[in-house]
Amino acid sequence: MKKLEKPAIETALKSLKDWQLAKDGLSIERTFKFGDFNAAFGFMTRVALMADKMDHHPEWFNVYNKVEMTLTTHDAGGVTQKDIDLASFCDKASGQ
Ligand SMILES: C[C@H](O)[C@H](O)[C@H]1CNC2=NC(N)=NC(=O)C2=N1
Repeated sequence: MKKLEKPAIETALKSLKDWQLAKDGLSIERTFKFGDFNAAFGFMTRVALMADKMDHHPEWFNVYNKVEMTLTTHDAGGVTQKDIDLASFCDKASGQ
């Protein structure tokens, strides 16, 4: 899949909630906060199942109710439509 250029990423980010382009321009990032660990892990489970279906996996870091996510496409060396699609799913799966 083809790597998106910065203007295309900026446009795509407008359709997402609170996602940012990383400083190096190679990934998008968002931090999710939930009521407790159970809610955070439920979210991670929903995302994990979809990520595996898409064969597109997040980089993430969880502490209690917080999930920090980074999405990038290693094969393309940057952000692709797959990252945008997974981010959109995460927004929905988070209920936020
Ligand atoms: C071999 C396998 O298809 C690849 O490693 C897949 C799996 N999951 C992936 N996930 C992400 N985020 N980027 C990739 O390029 C990627 N590639």
